[in-house]
Amino acid sequence: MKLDVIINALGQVREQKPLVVNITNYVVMNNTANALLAVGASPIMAHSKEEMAEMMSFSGALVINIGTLDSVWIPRMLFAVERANANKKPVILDPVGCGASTLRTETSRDIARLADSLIIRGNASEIMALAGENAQTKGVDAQDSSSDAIVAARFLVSEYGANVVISGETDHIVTADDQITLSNGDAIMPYVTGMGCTLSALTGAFAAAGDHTGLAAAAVMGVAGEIAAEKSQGPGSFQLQLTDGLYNLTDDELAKRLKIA
Ligand SMILES: Nc1ncnc2c1ncn2[C@@H]1O[C@H](COP(=O)(O)OP(=O)(O)O)[C@@H](O)[C@H]1O
Ligand SMILES: Cc1ncsc1CCOP(=O)(O)O
Ligand SMILES: [Mg+2]
Repeated sequence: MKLDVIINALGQVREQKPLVVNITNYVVMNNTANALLAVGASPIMAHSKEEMAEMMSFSGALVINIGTLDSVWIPRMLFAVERANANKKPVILDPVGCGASTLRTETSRDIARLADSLIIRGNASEIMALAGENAQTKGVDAQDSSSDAIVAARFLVSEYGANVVISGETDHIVTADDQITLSNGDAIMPYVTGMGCTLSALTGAFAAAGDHTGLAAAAVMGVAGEIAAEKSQGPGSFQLQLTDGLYNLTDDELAKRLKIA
């Protein structure tokens, strides 16, 4: 049963406290580090090539987020992926703004091509753009519905041997032999920057602890988001409540609220 898998994965993250190396954007460094701590993992934000070989030898996963991409960062990202491959560590790619510029689209594809063990987590427009479909791209926010990106996600699964999480009002977890739908979360979430980046960071923690599909992270994020929304008055208090929601999330709440199909 999928619920048991998710509950077990959360227990594993809290027990193992995996180190998650993040090469991420300037907007979300603080929030995603706090989310990782709240869920029970251990974050490090690092982007120097000189330390990446050491980092990847003892980390549990590598999260590459291209949100504030710069040509200076690209060789560092590719080197980090090579080191993750050499150490058999999973790579999580968040192709933030893929489709908004050629630099973002091409770099996302280069990273996806290089990674041996890959989970791609993006919103519908990013997933469609990465797959070469016509997406309604507007910066970092999705203009397409997540169900419109399923064909694109299937293409990415076969092209890159990746597992794909399309987030949105409904999340779709697409793997070579499964497709799972999650309908948790809250409509306030797109009004807070970095929610997708937070999900990608959490996906790193869960991958490090053994869930290579992206399912458990999406479920935990959705349920914690739902609880946080009930306790908040708007996007500002939601951001704070989400950290508390991740920290306090119980197996019972997961069981009670999970909407999975
Ligand atoms: N309308 C919505 N209703 C419920 N949950 C949502 C909604 N929009 C986004 N989410 C949730 O917010 C998180 C971030 O997803 P998304 O907004 O698609 O990412 P991004 O910030 O990269 O665009 C995911 O956990 C997703 O399930
Ligand atoms: C606004 C913005 N600009 C560059 S990165 C970034 C954060 C995007 O985060 P998310 O996709 O999780 O909302
Ligand atoms: Mg995003």
